[in-house]
Amino acid sequence: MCGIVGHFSAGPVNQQVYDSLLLLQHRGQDSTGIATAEGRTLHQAKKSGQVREAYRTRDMRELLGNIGLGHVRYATKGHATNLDEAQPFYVNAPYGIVLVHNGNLTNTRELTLEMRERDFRHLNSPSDTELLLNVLASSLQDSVGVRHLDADGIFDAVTQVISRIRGAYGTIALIAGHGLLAFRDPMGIRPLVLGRRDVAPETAEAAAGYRGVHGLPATLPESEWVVASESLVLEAGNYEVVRELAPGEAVFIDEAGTLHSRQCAEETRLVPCAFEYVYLARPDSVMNGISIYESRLRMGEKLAETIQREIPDEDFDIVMPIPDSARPAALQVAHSLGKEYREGFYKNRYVGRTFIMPGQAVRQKSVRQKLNAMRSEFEGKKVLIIDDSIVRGTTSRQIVEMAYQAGAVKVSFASAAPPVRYPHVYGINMPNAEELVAHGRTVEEIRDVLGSDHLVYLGVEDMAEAIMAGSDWDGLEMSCFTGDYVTGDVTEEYLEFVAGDQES
Ligand SMILES: O=P(O)(O)OC[C@H]1O[C@H](OP(=O)(O)OP(=O)(O)O)[C@H](O)[C@@H]1O
Ligand SMILES: NC(=O)CC[C@H](N)C(=O)O
Ligand SMILES: [Mg+2]
Repeated sequence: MCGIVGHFSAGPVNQQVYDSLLLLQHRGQDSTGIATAEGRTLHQAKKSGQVREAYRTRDMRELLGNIGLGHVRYATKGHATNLDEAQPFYVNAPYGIVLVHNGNLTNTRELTLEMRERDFRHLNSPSDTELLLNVLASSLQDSVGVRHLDADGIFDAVTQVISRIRGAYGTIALIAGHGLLAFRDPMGIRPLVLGRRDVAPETAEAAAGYRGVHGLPATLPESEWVVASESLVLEAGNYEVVRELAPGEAVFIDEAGTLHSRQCAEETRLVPCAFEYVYLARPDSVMNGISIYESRLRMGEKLAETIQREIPDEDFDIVMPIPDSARPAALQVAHSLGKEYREGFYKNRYVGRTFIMPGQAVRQKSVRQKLNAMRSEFEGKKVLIIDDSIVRGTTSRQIVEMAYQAGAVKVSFASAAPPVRYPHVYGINMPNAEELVAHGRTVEEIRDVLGSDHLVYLGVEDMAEAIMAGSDWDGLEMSCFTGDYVTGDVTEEYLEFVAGDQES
């Protein structure tokens, strides 16, 4: 669930990429990287940690050029702390390519062999993104040969890439001296949205000056373009939404700023990842035509119906969210049940999202650092706590304990998503079923582990209805709740491999 962005600008692009990455920070905190193209020259900076602390003025000054891309990483293949695996990845042939990727490939073992034995390409890390880049480089070399590289040649190569790789991916690449390429997996599991704006008259003169100094074509492009994981990036930069990339679609913006696009997959279906709506994406984004915030309200609405059936009304007086992601659902639960909504957990805004931190020890410690229970909100009260999801149980276990310690007389817990019982292999780092608190346990057994008086989960069908309401999608990717993997290539043997291969 990394965050990715690509910008095509009339003038310098470095600040735009930086600003967009700040807006995507909630999608990855391990490392970050920016690459820019100044004509045929590529510049790159990769850093550990979060955007605001990562880059120095000197880095920004060296990121010259008008086309750029950026990444915030939450590792799902390889190691979170290894800077060599931070994105973007670079290959020098053909042309010079840098690439960023959100998602996870599921045929990395086969591809690694193919790269070694068929394509004679060297891989220097366990990253699936490095693999993806090398498949693209090989395909570009194959499809273009001695021809001049144009949009058609690029799309032929992407067609080949899509037929070779499996899994989930939103991808953006910069091809030196050519332009910006983006494509999305044939099931649209991972998101990617395209935006456009006019070149603002007040920046046109400065942009023209910059182009002169940096050897870029003198003619200003008509449009500036952005491709990003989430629509809030477009809104913040005053871009109009052109469209979400269709599953299997590739778009290419050439150096003159002309947009080209082609459907590059033979068979496509739109089956977006449910976890984006449950937890991952920011509430103010609209993804695949569905507002994240509104989908969370609807999950709250359905959860309220379940709570009404399962928890006696007299067993709770107040409804309380675990900040931040559970707020919309909790708000709606309180509203639907006619109970008071209270905020009893104060959140330390300087601690990041715990779930996407690497390693259980640091996640465990961070819950207490992040959340503090205010005694006045708990003393003598019967509290119904709402979270968007319970995955490893790291948060909920400690929260229940904190609520009792703060004086609550009854603590009930409700999750606005169903029990997470199966590994996620499409870009959320839960590779091992054993670490999931709901794996192999009944709801009653989970309640026992959490130590709450009641425990209620949203049902799978209710979640699907809440997320997909009014959409024209072909389905919903919810394998971690159902064990049904939509790409069809995920076997028991593969899940065993992932559990042993990936650190969580
Ligand atoms: O069962 P667990 O393994 O603890 O995972 C689930 C929790 O992790 C997430 O919160 P996080 O702190 O990452 O981010 P948030 O502030 O957006 O809620 C999510 O919102 C749940 O609270
Ligand atoms: N969360 C993601 O999208 C991860 C992308 C890629 N698989 C990595 O580990 O870097
Ligand atoms: Mg949370």
